[in-house]
Amino acid sequence: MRQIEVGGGASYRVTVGAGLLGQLHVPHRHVALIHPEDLPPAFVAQVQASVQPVVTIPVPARDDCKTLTVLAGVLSTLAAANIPRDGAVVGLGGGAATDLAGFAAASYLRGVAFYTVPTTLLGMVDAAVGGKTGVNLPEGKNLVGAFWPPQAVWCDTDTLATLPSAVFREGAAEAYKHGLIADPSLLGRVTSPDFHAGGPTLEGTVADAIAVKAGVVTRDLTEKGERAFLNFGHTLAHALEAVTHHAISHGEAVGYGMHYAARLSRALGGADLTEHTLTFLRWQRPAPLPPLTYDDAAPYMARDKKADADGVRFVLLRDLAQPYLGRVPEPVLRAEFEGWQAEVRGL
Ligand SMILES: NC(=O)c1ccc[n+]([C@@H]2O[C@H](COP(=O)([O-])OP(=O)(O)OC[C@H]3O[C@@H](n4cnc5c(N)ncnc54)[C@H](O)[C@@H]3O)[C@@H](O)[C@H]2O)c1
Ligand SMILES: O=C(O)C(=O)C[C@@H](O)[C@H](O)[C@H](O)COP(=O)(O)O
Ligand SMILES: [Zn+2]
Repeated sequence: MRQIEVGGGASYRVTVGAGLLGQLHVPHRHVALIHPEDLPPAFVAQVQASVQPVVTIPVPARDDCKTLTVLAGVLSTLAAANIPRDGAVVGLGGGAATDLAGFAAASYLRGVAFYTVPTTLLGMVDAAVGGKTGVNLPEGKNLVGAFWPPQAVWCDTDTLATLPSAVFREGAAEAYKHGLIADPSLLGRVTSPDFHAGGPTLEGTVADAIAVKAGVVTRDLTEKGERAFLNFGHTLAHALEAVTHHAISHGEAVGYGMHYAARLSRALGGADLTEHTLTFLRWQRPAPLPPLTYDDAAPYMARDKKADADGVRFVLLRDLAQPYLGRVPEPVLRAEFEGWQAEVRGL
């Protein structure tokens, strides 16, 4: 078992290990449990036995739960169940369910305690840690939300055994991202044949990937600076998710988006890291891209939350573990989009 402390404005512990679902400690008399409706029922039953919720709220799978409509239903259910201010919301499942649950916790009664129990690789290494919560709009990903850190995070690695292998590979994109921006030792470990549910390196690699995020959010919870580096690859990724109506999942979009960002970094004089991002895509085997032009993606990229009054900013790399935030001239964005498409379609 590994424990990672998150500090800064919010202090909490992330626990990574086997058999944790039955040992959660949620010290509130009124608990609401939120989970995706397609989650294996045994996980829900184990968590119910452990935290004794007064209400359990199933929500649609994947990003179908990250809507204002689903959020409104969840908030009404919390109110109907009389969850008081000293109650708590537990988010169980992948990143989509924990993002929704966290925003419900942040907004219900202006904020109640929140706990996360991620059951996907992506949820463990990224979404359940750090307090970014929210839902999507038709105009783009995560455009409504709040910073609302959890009180504790439990990553039960046993739950990954039921995860479809494509969903496991989706989630690996965020661990690989942590390798590119901060800890290059993760790169080979994430794409190694040993890295799979039940594998010998799983717990250590997951914990080390979490440690990267924990360090960043400890220093910069509300993204005044360094936290933006966790967005490497996401300017195009969020556009791909929105423009394909989620036919490309978040983890796959991040895989594609990291390769675009690596190409932009090289075009602006940085080291050529594209062999790393291509290696990852060959390993991940994402769903193929539908026909797409730069002009399809550009309006969504313009709404990226790193944009300011002077326009869009990208997370770029001078070299491995040397991220920076920069602007890219439009002709470069267009030319690299064409080169990126040709390369990723030929994988
Ligand atoms: N808040 C953050 O910092 C942050 C970080 C990264 C991603 N995200 C968000 O996370 C979402 C993607 O999350 P994801 O990749 O976990 O996918 P997901 O939440 O969409 O889950 C994928 C599918 O796997 C199912 N599932 C979950 N655990 C399972 C298990 N153990 N066995 C079998 N099935 C299981 C889910 O119910 C769902 O159908 C996106 O909405 C993305 O924007 C948020
Ligand atoms: O925690 C962060 O900060 C991240 O950027 C992590 C990302 O992997 C994650 O997808 C996040 O939800 C994106 O945030 P957004 O602010 O671009 O919506
Ligand atoms: Zn992400």
